[in-house]
Amino acid sequence: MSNVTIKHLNASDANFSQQLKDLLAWDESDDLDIQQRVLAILADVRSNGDAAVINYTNRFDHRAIADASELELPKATLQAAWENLPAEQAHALQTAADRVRTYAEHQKIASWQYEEADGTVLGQKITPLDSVGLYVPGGKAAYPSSVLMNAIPAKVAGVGELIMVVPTPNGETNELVLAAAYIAGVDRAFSIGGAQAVAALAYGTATIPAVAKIVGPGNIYVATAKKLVFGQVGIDMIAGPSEILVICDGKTNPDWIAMDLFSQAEHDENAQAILISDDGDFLAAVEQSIHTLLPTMERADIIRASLSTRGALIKVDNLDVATDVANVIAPEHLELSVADPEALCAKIRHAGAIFMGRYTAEALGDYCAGPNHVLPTSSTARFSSPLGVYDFQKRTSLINCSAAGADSLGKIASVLARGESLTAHARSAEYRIK
Ligand SMILES: NC(=O)c1ccc[n+]([C@@H]2O[C@H](COP(=O)([O-])OP(=O)(O)OC[C@H]3O[C@@H](n4cnc5c(N)ncnc54)[C@H](O)[C@@H]3O)[C@@H](O)[C@H]2O)c1
Ligand SMILES: N[C@H](CO)Cc1c[nH]c[nH+]1
Ligand SMILES: [Zn+2]
Repeated sequence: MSNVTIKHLNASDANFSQQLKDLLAWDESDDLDIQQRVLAILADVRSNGDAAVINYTNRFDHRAIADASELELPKATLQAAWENLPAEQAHALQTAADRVRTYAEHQKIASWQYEEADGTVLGQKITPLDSVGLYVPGGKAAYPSSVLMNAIPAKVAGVGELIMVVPTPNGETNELVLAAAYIAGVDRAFSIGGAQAVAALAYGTATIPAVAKIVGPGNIYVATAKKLVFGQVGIDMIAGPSEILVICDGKTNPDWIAMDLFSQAEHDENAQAILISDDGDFLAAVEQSIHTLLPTMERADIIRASLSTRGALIKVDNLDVATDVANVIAPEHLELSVADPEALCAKIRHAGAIFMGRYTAEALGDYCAGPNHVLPTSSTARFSSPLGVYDFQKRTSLINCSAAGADSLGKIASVLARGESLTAHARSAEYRIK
């Protein structure tokens, strides 16, 4: 027996909206104690540079670093990790990297301009970021796929220098992470983590260069540090626990759907896996599959906790209602496991990524389909998008007025500037009126 109890909801119930709200509620509760500790680490690294980084690294990652030169993982180490990888892993990593790169190439935004009748030219110039810091978690688990998903779009954008940081507790490196960094084009790598690594990337030390933007997931210390250094540097997002929402018409193998729910639940006790169907018998069949399959899972305890506290099986009268519910949830991952996924997709407005049809397991997107697996969580898909090349490019406006353009625009600007009582603005524009 699997000992998992999963909530049953019905979208026709009078209090369904409130039940759904309660199900989605995610209290990240800003822990003031952690915030104080992170603030102290940031201040220490800002003032004392490498010495502070070494001190925290020795303390939290159980290292015995004596000199800052030991913090860098030389390029040759990354290359050796790649060259010594077993052939099957090397093939899988390279194939995934190639597919992520091909997809990213399609996302590149280009400069543009247009000319008005009087010869004035207006445009937008695109520039890649000079430097980016990539945080790769290394505490409890290693995610080589996240190295590819963060590093490749940055390099496709043309980022000048990509600096990776990854903690190596007890000095143990993860060879797949280092190999992924090598093939993704990471320029320099340092074996540091936590808030001290974020501080080093934000402020710079004698050894670790300051960057313009920090991307990548991490634990509460990393996420808090990223929030606190925002403004000094850019950041990508603060990712919450993984989520999956499956809409199924009842015709997919229930074992497949149960495993799709498990695939995100196994990330974290706080991950959220939800199934919606218009077929009550199918919901019962998936629940039975959950009970049967859970004891076979390596991470059964995490999956059980996630499904019991944040999972749900939702019955709807028809699939149109399912899309309405999906738009409220705005999930990180949405599987449309139905006969006509295009028809349902047209009705979806908010989701990080949509996996269409019975054969498109969300797990393929996590590793190798091509689109990025760094996606908006906690309903933030209402206003934000997957990580992409555009996150590593910035836009600058271009304005090149002809004499005739300066004449006509000058008159407009003069009126508006005087309306704001900004005389210097008005006169600067007026000088150029014929
Ligand atoms: N959304 C995604 O795409 C995605 C992908 C991969 C990982 N993740 C998440 O990233 C997180 C990784 O966390 P992790 O802990 O395994 O690795 P991590 O690298 O984020 O954190 C390890 C570091 O935390 C710091 N730390 C630990 N205890 C501390 C303390 N008491 N005080 C100050 N600092 C301390 C140390 O410096 C250590 O190096 C997980 O929550 C995981 O779910 C998310
Ligand atoms: N599903 C995660 C993002 O929510 C990404 C990931 C990495 N490895 C496996 N999955
Ligand atoms: Zn995943």
